[in-house]
Amino acid sequence: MNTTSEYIIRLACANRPGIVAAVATALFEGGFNILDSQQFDDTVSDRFFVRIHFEQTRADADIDINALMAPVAARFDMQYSVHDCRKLRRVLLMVSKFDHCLADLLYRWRTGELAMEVVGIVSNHPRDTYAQLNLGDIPFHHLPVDKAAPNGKAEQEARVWDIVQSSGAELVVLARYMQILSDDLSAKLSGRCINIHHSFLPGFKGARPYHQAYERGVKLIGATAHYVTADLDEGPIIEQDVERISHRDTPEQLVRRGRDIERRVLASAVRYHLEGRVLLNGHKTVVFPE
Ligand SMILES: Nc1nc2c(c(=O)[nH]1)N[C@@H](CN(C=O)c1ccc(C(=O)N[C@@H](CCC(=O)O)C(=O)O)cc1)CN2
Repeated sequence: MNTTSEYIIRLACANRPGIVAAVATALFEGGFNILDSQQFDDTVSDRFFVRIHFEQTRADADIDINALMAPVAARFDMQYSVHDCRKLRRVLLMVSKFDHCLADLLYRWRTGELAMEVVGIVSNHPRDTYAQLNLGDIPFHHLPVDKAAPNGKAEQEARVWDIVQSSGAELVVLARYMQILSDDLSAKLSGRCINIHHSFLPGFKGARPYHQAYERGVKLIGATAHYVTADLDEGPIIEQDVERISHRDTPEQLVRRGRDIERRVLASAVRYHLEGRVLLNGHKTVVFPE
């Protein structure tokens, strides 16, 4: 079949019969072919979620997909988004002192595993902090937070926001960026800022979670990738994983063992977001599998 482009549509609406049929018919009549379709009926919230991957099969297909979808969206009062798979999402990476997640994301990007365009790196630490990394010609922005200045944090965040806007960043990834975003910046980045927290949330929120875990004597440590909200480490969870530890592990060994968990959890969450597999469901997410 001769195809010219592929798209991902994600939609959510109140559940009722006929949603998938209506969308599928609109796509078919518009000259598109469905490659993959996934849906979830949340019987508790009575919300319905759909992810459809489809291709253009006719040269004269109605590629104004929003126009194609408008009557269906109105009929079912649905929120939806369409992504053209040919367009790489623009991603801004943010980091503080620990760069293992940044290094991992850059490797996965350079090897093609993460289909994205890295538009910049922001850090509250200077570039030479990452002397062992190849940052190439990625724009690097050293934005320290002057906590002694009355508006130090606000001024730094204003520069962050300027960079988000000027770079056209569609996704911001906090790759162990260890500054708490203000309510204002969290709101501006709602649904498009992913953080990696180095614990199996909701356990051990906040700072130094491995030391909290050590003091608690847990037998599992983990990492959690979540969307950032004003409420620290309370945002909708995208991905998590854990590893078994023992009484022999010191806090330093937990930090070391945790790095691998953080890397794979964050990379998975970023990929799920880039592939349009994540839909917000209140304070939770729906993550459609590969
Ligand atoms: N609004 C939000 N901002 C951030 C979140 C979030 O969920 N909502 N996640 C954090 C990451 N994080 C844990 O994963 C975290 C980062 C920072 C701190 C903290 O106590 N920071 C201190 C300063 C620490 C320093 O300067 O070294 C602070 O900001 O006062 C706790 C948890 C990223 N931001």
